[in-house]
Amino acid sequence: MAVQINPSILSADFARLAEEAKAVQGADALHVDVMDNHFVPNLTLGVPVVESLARATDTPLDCHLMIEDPDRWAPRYVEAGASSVTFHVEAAAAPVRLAREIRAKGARASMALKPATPIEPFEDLLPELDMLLIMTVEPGFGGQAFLDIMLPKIRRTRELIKKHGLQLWLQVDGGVSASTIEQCADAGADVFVAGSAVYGAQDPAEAVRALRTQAETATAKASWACDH
Ligand SMILES: O=C(CO)[C@H](O)[C@H](O)COP(=O)(O)O
Repeated sequence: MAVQINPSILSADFARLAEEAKAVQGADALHVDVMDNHFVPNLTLGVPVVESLARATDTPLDCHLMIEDPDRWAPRYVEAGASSVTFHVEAAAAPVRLAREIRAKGARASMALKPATPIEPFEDLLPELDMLLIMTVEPGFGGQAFLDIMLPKIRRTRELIKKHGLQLWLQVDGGVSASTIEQCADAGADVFVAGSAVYGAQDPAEAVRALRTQAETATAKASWACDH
């Protein structure tokens, strides 16, 4: 099973984003945290910065919209050059319509769940998605401690993906590091967002390689991946 490591630029130097993107060559995608100070109590960047980043790097952009009214804004991030766009189900007015619009515009459609949002009410939506993001911290800030109470939700989501025979990536975001990535992989995650664990490292590209090795080793031993 292939795993993906997506460094979060929330922990990068925003004045040097193009260089910071190059510093993690070998990463599968750059995770771009868009925050509006309404859905979360923090403010980061918007469409113009994503457009510039898309011109500055060949690494795919994985845009995570922590914003209100994603129904209006998510399509703009596809046009800006994102390869995947994640909206929060707690903020979306019409998640199925939005996922279809993101796909129709040519990007991967992804839906995120905050820690207190269960997966079960959204089981029927899974075929509409290319990726599901389970937040393993409360969204808003990098550098928070991993919430290990999310591990059962990751396991249950992986079971639902298997039950429906879906090719759906399962992403985890928040507190993912050398200490926690193996638990996430064992529970069923296959896309790992890491901010401080990558950009806080002496050598960010080496941190990506090390996280990938850990995730691959844990996945190879995981019961959920055995029949792949
Ligand atoms: O979405 C996020 C916060 O809302 C960030 O992507 C996430 O927190 C990454 O940072 P770290 O790996 O340092 O926890």
